[in-house]
Amino acid sequence: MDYSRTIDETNPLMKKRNKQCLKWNQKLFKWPLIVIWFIVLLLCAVCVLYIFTQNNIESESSNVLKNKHSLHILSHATTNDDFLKKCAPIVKCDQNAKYRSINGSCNNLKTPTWGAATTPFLRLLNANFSDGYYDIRVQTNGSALPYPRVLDVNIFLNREIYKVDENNVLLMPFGQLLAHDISGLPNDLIIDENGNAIDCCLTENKIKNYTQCQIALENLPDDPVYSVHNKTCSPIFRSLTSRNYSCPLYPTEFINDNSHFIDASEVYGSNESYALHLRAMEGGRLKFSIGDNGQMFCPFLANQDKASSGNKKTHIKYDTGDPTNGNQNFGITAMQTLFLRFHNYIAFKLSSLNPFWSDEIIYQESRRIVIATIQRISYEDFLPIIIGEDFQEIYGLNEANIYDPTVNPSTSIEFSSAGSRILHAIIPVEFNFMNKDYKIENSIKITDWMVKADLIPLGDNFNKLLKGFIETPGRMLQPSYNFYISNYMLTLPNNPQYKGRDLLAVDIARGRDVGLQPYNQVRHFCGYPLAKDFEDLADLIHIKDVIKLKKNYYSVNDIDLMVGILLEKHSGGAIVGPTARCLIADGFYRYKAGDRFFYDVKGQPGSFTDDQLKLIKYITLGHVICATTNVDNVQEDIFKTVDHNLFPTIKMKCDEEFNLNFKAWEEVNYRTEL
Ligand code: HEM
Ligand SMILES: [Ca+2]
Repeated sequence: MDYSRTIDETNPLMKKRNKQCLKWNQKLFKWPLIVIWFIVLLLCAVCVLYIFTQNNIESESSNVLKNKHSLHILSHATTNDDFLKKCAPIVKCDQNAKYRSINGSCNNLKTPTWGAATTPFLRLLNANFSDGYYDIRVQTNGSALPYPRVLDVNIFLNREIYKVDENNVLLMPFGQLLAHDISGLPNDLIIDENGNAIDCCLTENKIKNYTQCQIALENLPDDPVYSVHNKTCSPIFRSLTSRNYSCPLYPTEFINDNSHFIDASEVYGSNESYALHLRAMEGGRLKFSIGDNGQMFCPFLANQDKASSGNKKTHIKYDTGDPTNGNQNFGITAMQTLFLRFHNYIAFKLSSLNPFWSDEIIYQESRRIVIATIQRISYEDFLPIIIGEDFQEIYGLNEANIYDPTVNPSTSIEFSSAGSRILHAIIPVEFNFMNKDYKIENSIKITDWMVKADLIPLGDNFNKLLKGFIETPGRMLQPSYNFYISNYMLTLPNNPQYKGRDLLAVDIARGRDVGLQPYNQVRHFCGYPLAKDFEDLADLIHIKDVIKLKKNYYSVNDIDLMVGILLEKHSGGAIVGPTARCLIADGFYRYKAGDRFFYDVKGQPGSFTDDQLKLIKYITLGHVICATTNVDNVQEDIFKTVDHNLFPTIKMKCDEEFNLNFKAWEEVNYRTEL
């Protein structure tokens, strides 16, 4: 091979090319092109560096967000917008309104009906009805689900754990007040010609096959309690549907009668005219009655309970923001009274500071403070006990000012018809009336005193009841409801105890009524493995209970949500299991991130000033009790029992240390102008 030739031939070519390159390069690097080129390169480098670091920051922050909130769940249901598309009224909003509306509309300015009273519950998962529309779910083999009462008897009843809880009884009535703030699911009653609800269990009614009576509770002949009295059925009704509100939706949806937000609708009502009815229209106050003891109570009502009309003794009932539940039991009635008094206490303070304020301003400002107080107690004192402090933190529920207009604030049907009701397990058998010397003067079974509050305004009972709430250890959350509430709930006056109902059976039936998905689907939705067999449930449920479930249900996919979550083992400092925790955290995230008027939100027309916020953050439920009762001292951890002999100093003395100063609401400028 003649290499020299090759070299010869290529060299000139190369050289020629090099020459061309050089020429081009020489041109390129000639002044001023060199400078321009340099600047372009520099700019590009800066750009690349910028994009690179931005990407890094973004991915970092989204990782932080993702890691922090990886527990958040998103609704899988495909039907949540149906109401908006088909039935939602057109609402005009005043973007600058300082106060939230009574019914919750216009909280979200883009979707003003989000969270408003008389709008449907949100679904996290699609409805589960056997016909896809309204009929009660059946088991996967096509057979009917086990009777709710039978499930209670076979799995839960008679397994009470007698352990003293570190939380006190007060946790329960406060929880119930909150539960009815965010949820109100009315019954689809059938009323007879006398104005009474019919008894779905009567043979004459059974043969009529009323749709509303479909979930009446059947008892078996060997029922340990009811069989003795030959009671074969307990009457309950299906829930009102959107059809009852002239909004036919497919599948059936259910309407929340109360505003979905935590906005004290229990105290103020959920619609404008009812709210007006509750107002005194003077000094910003709510109407009240004065008992024989000179103390303030919610307005007394003449007894309207038809069922007790034959009873010579009339029972006291109160006018409250929640006409359905405000009188349901002693605990909730006491809470109603407490917050009514607190509203009027604040109204008095504010009107003393600003004597020129109108009734309307005092009412709205007092209402704003009461709502903020309830919200603060809910997130700082109540919720950490329920879902655990750590979980609350990593879920992002402790972050301030997190309003996000894309978050739908509506209560989910899974939360209200199962997740929240798990706290029915902390209902104690008795309430204690305790005097200042910590002596229990009287104990009453709550099932004996439902829908009649006669004892509350007598003597010093209200104060003693509150003292009893904070000093008596509560019932530990456990996989059973107390024996009385499981058998004798809501016995009508003049009826024997056994005529009452089983709250757990009602809760199981309610889940079916509203089309909840079974436990396995919901736990999977909450991030836990979908169980293929009953045994797979053993990661969250004790194997002894898994065996019981296997005996009662045909398949692992048939278990009712309420049943599954009650059996889950508790973890991570929570008093509930992981699936209930997930549903509860989701709800409370919605009520915070989805509420434009949430107390710590900044930059909104209704935001508190920094000084006002300081006081709001300071007010505890203890302060509310001190301000409104004669209770002499309260603990800082208001839901914990504190042994007064061992830790006398932990307590705040209501008369000496108690001080709520509303100066941050004083309108100084206005005053000086006068
Ligand atoms: C003495 C205490 C309590 C009693 C007697 C009681 C009783 C009841 C009854 C009878 C219902 C209606 C059941 C139905 O027909 O579906 C109900 C609903 C409900 N309960 Fe309780 N409960 C009590 C405390 C609590 C507590 C402490 C909570 C939670 C913190 C709670 C949460 C709920 C919820 C979320 C509902 C559904 C409300 C609705 O949407 O209307 N309850 N309760
Ligand atoms: Ca509400």
